[in-house]
Amino acid sequence: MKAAVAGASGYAGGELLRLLLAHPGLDIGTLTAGSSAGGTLGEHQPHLPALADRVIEETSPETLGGHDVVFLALPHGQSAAIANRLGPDTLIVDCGADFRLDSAADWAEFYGGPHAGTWPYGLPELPGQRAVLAAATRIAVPGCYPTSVTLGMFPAFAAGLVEPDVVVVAASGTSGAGRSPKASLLGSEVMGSVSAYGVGGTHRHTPEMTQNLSAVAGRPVTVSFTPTLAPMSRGILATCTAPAAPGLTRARLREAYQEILKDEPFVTLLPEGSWPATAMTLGANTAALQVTLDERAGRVVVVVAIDNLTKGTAGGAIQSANLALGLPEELGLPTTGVSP
Ligand SMILES: NC(=O)C1=CN([C@@H]2O[C@H](COP(=O)(O)OP(=O)(O)OC[C@H]3O[C@@H](n4cnc5c(N)ncnc54)[C@H](OP(=O)(O)O)[C@@H]3O)[C@@H](O)[C@H]2O)C=CC1
Ligand SMILES: CC(=O)N[C@@H](CCC(=O)OP(=O)(O)O)C(=O)O
Repeated sequence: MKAAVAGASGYAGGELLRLLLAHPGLDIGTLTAGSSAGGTLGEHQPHLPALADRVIEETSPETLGGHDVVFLALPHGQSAAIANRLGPDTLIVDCGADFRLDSAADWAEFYGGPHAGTWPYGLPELPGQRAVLAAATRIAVPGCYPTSVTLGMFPAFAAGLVEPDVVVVAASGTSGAGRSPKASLLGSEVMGSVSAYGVGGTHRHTPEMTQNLSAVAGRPVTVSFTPTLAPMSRGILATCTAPAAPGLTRARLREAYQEILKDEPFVTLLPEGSWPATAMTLGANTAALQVTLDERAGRVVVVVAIDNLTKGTAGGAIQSANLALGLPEELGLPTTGVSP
């Protein structure tokens, strides 16, 4: 089967191509971008020598047509125009935010402008979602922070072990912000410092986390989310807490997480006493997770590490695409990290 990548010169596009090069069921077809069109991929992704001579084309329904799957790794707001002109025979997997949210009001509040719609949500680990994705021709890949937080907290809600009041503080590497230069991402601003941003319920991933956890809980869940920027290129470490249900014990909590996650190929509940670190997941389509009960505070504490570009974007996108294309879910996806 043949896969096209739009946004091939960007960070998410580069990670898609790194993974697709090792995917035995998908051949790499057309590569497209914006102002980079006409150049070669080697000018933008020198870590992918196997594709160095490939010419980047313009992003259009014409250049992207004729593929079994099209991965869109474009800025927000660009996907609908392409998707509307590609037929249902082409699977479209959108790494952007355009089709993630159910609520048009949330879209307007956090992104602005008209809501393009809602596509099947590309997080196979959510209850019932594998069947949805197996039948999908359009997939909305989750945001990187929502991937980490949802994977960490959904078991607690599925098992009814927490109250619907989640607090999250998460650190991200700078690649989460994409490749285009921004003043806040200058090396001199980022190196040697961790800084908070998007504080006070203003980050656009907040409604996505709320949407996911409310669906699992079957009632409204609030999420107070504080992202921070860490001086590293990749990785997210999310610390999530919520009030424990009355009478919850540490043993019951661990047992529930073990039971719910036992068959997940990409989510690892670490051995007791071991805590996630972003390095464990670098370049891998994995989430490393640990859970405990803070008995004095009466709160469940979950820590999750992912690579924002792998499980948080490109790996997650390919995992969902595998399901929709009728391929084995794990095909072509690495589970080994890089250490040190
Ligand atoms: N980075 C991350 O961790 C995550 C990113 N995502 C999503 O993935 C998408 C891409 O993000 P990321 O790779 O980080 O961003 P980058 O800024 O690194 O890359 C953006 C890509 O889009 C292309 N592009 C920009 N404008 C246009 C245009 N008008 N027409 C066609 N192509 C265009 C760029 O091409 P050119 O170089 O020619 O300008 C480039 O290839 C975004 O929607 C983002 O939200 C999702 C989850 C996590
Ligand atoms: C460090 C950093 O800036 N991270 C990005 C998250 C990027 C991402 O996952 O997201 P989207 O696909 O939703 O753009 C941010 O906070 O906006």
